[in-house]
Amino acid sequence: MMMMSLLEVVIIAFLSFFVFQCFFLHKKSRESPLLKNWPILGMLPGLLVRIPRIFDCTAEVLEASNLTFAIKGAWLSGTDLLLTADPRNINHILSSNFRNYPKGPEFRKIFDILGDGILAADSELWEDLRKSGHTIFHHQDILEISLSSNVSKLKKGLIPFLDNAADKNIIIDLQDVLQRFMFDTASILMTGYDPMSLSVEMPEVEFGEAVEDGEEALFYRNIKPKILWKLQYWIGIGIERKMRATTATLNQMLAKIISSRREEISRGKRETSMDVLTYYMNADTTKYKLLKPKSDKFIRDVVLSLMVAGRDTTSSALTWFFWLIFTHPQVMAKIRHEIDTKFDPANLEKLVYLQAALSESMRLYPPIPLNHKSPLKSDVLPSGHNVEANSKIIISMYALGRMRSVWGEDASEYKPERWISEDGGIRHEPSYKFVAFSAGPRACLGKHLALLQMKMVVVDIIQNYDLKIVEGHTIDSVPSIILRMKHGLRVTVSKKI
Ligand code: HEM
Repeated sequence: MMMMSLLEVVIIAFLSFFVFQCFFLHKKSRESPLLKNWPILGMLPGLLVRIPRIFDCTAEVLEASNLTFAIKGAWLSGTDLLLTADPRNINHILSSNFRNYPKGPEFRKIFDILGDGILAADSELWEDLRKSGHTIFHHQDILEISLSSNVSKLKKGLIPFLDNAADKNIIIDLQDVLQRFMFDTASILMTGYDPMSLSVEMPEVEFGEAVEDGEEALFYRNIKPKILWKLQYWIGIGIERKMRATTATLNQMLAKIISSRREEISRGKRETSMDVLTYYMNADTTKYKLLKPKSDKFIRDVVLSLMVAGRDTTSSALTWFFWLIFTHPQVMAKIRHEIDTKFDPANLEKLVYLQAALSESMRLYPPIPLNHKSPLKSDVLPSGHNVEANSKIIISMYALGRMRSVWGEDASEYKPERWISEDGGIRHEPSYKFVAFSAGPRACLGKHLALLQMKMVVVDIIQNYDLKIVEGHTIDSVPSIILRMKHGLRVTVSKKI
């Protein structure tokens, strides 16, 4: 007990020292986008001061430092990292020298909640997960489940919800609505189970809240000394307390789903229908030697990674997209015109301007703003920076989309036209210049499904409703590993006549 209180006193003293430094430095740090390196504390004080607008600050720092910047963490804290938005480095790390740049053991420690899932795995395990994931995301059953769950969730979930909001003149949080939509459809695809979180009653969504808290805690782990966040987790204080609750909630929920599926399989009830859970429970271990279909813990890890990969990214992309088109009426008008004149439910590819508007939105607001890598062997990046083995490199996708040297002087403007080629088709940018879906052998496996789903939702909403942002609503992002709006996206709904 005495030991515990002493630890708490040490942590509070440590944090008070940081806060004092932050206040002391506040004025100074606003004067320069570059972070000052202080004795002992390194650049941590400057980073903490910038937390409320951390993504924009990293973009400013990178623009001012020729696209790559070395961040010094506190002394002996193990939080030094190299931040880059240089397309040459990105191509080197994600594609041409991919083998030398795994996520690394540090990433696995920080993202321990993901266990052996694809988002955190490396080497042979990642290869087995990737190959099996590739097979499943191209499996006809999965494509059909994805399509039918979207159609039915639009018809039975989103439309009745928006109709009700329009009839009763209720202000809604569109971000929350989209997260619920994606949670339900991702859950059907991954587990075959519909949690029905998107309904007029708006039930509490334990999974959603748990994941969002967890994603925020994971962001802070990247800049805190490991010993500090581990201690916080162990004692159960601060944001790590939420992380403990997140872990418990997710473990409990997934354990329930897994055990009931095992029971169904043992009673011979699940032979024909296919979802991701069933696929992995029957995985062919002669082909994928490192998969463990009999282990509940392994199945939990696989499913959790895929749920997180599918739910949060797509809802984030759509939320920022809607905000941008609501605030750019000329873009909205062009999308409406295209839908009115060219819409063909069997061929969403024809909606070129909509595709351009979505890409442009993910250029400025990539749902996954940062990507973590760690070299196996020391290397020199094309920018000339040396990187040590096991050091930490963060690719800032958020900053990359805003760099004037990459996208031109109008980089900060929302202009879907930049994605339209002279012949009226989509202009394809090199994958290391537009990395919202990452690039190289580890690029997103769900890109095609995500784009299809986003287009279906956008078309349904735009064809049937007029949504308006509530006056005075402020837009800020949450410091998190997923780009989310801090206050949601509050809108009013009216039916289109
Ligand atoms: C707009 C929506 C989406 C965006 C912007 C997006 C973006 C990304 C990014 C940046 C990565 C690389 C992450 C990293 O290396 O840490 C990734 C990986 C991945 N994504 Fe997506 N994603 C989206 C939707 C989806 C969906 C709907 C699914 C599945 C249903 C999915 C499945 C995956 C998987 C399995 C990986 C891991 C690939 C690997 O490590 O080999 N994604 N995604």
